[in-house]
Amino acid sequence: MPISYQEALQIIQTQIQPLHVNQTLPLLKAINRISSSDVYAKFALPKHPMSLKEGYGIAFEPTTLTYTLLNPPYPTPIPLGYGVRLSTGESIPEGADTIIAEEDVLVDHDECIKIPLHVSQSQHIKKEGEDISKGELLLKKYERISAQKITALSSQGINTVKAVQRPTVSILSIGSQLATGEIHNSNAMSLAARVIELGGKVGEIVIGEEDDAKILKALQELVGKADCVITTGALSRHDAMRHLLETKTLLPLFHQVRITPAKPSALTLFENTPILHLPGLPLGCMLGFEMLGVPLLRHLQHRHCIIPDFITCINQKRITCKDNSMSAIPGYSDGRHFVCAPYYEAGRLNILSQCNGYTLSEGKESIEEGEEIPFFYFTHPPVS
Ligand SMILES: Nc1nc2c(c(=O)[nH]1)N[C@H]1C(S)=C(S)[C@@H](COP(=O)(O)OP(=O)(O)OC[C@H]3O[C@@H](n4cnc5c(N)ncnc54)[C@H](O)[C@@H]3O)O[C@H]1N2
Ligand code: MOO
Repeated sequence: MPISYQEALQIIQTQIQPLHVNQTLPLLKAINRISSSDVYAKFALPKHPMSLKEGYGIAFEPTTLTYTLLNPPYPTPIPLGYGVRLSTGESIPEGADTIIAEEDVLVDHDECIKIPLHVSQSQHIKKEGEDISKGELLLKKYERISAQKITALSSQGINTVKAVQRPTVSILSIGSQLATGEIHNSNAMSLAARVIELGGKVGEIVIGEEDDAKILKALQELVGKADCVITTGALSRHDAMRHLLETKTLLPLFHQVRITPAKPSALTLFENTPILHLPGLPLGCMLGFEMLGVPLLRHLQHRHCIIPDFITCINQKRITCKDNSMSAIPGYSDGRHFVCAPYYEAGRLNILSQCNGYTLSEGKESIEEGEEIPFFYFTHPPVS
């Protein structure tokens, strides 16, 4: 009996061990990688109160408009009614608590300034720790290392970060037409390109013959050098991969999922390495990868949520789907609207090149025009 899509995702999350090897990387090599440790701030930022204007720092006294300017070395603290010249970004000496921008000063002598009536105390100051407080959590374990996280880390003088290793994925494509060269192995190239887009590494790409023993031998050779193997093809009724699964020579964690396309997909463990078995029909293979392969790669990378981010769009054209499965329907979104591809049968190949993502629909015979739908971009950041 085929299991539901949610059950398949749960099996991925509970039966597959995420990667445990971590690497220390320079910040710019860590972009889009997954952090493998919490990183805390070592010091407050700014370290000292800082002027945000070119002008004067004064020890504000509510009844005083004229402030005597001091030259360094300044007394500590600056006495009330006194001030100092400051540049933008300069640390404010103790006692000075208000900044007057130079263009707001009414009278500017060498020794004193006259300030306007309406000055609010502590204006134009970035306070100590206003950006980052000491001990603050800057980057969480298993969070994606984005440019924004790198901003915070580098402001602390942190040059390296620990990241989860990138998953290495090998691909075994099975089919006699592939071996003879009658068709090109576009499935493997498609998957390999997606793995790279998602931040993974491609191990080996191998073409296998339709033979149980030869498939097992090929898998044996691949698993030792990869974190995950994807097989394509040979899942039809009388095909070798299906036979290996049905005879439990390869013990399935699941086999047959109520998804469209890619229903005959399976997940096995071969010497502890997860193997995702996808069908040979090209769109079945590619959309099967989006539905099962992307969550598997995210899980290997310790992502909390193994489903990628999605946006909500308005469907523009009625779609008919299968009400007994989770259907992936490819199409194009401008960020607000979704138009499904004109055709998307599992045997098609090139239609995805005109799509930028897909929607998922479960338990419905149709998606009506004007309905809100989830839209998953193909190009979302790595295993994100
Ligand atoms: N009588 C039935 N037939 C089929 C059923 C069914 O229930 N009853 N299910 C269909 C479904 S659903 C799927 S999915 C496919 C499973 O197909 P396979 O995984 O066995 O696909 P292959 O026979 O290996 O290949 C089919 C076809 O796809 C192209 N192909 C295959 N590999 C590649 C590759 N690496 N690169 C590019 N293109 C590839 C090629 O044209 C193959 O001839 O079964 C349905 N049938
Ligand atoms: O399950 Mo298949 O990929 O729909 O034709």
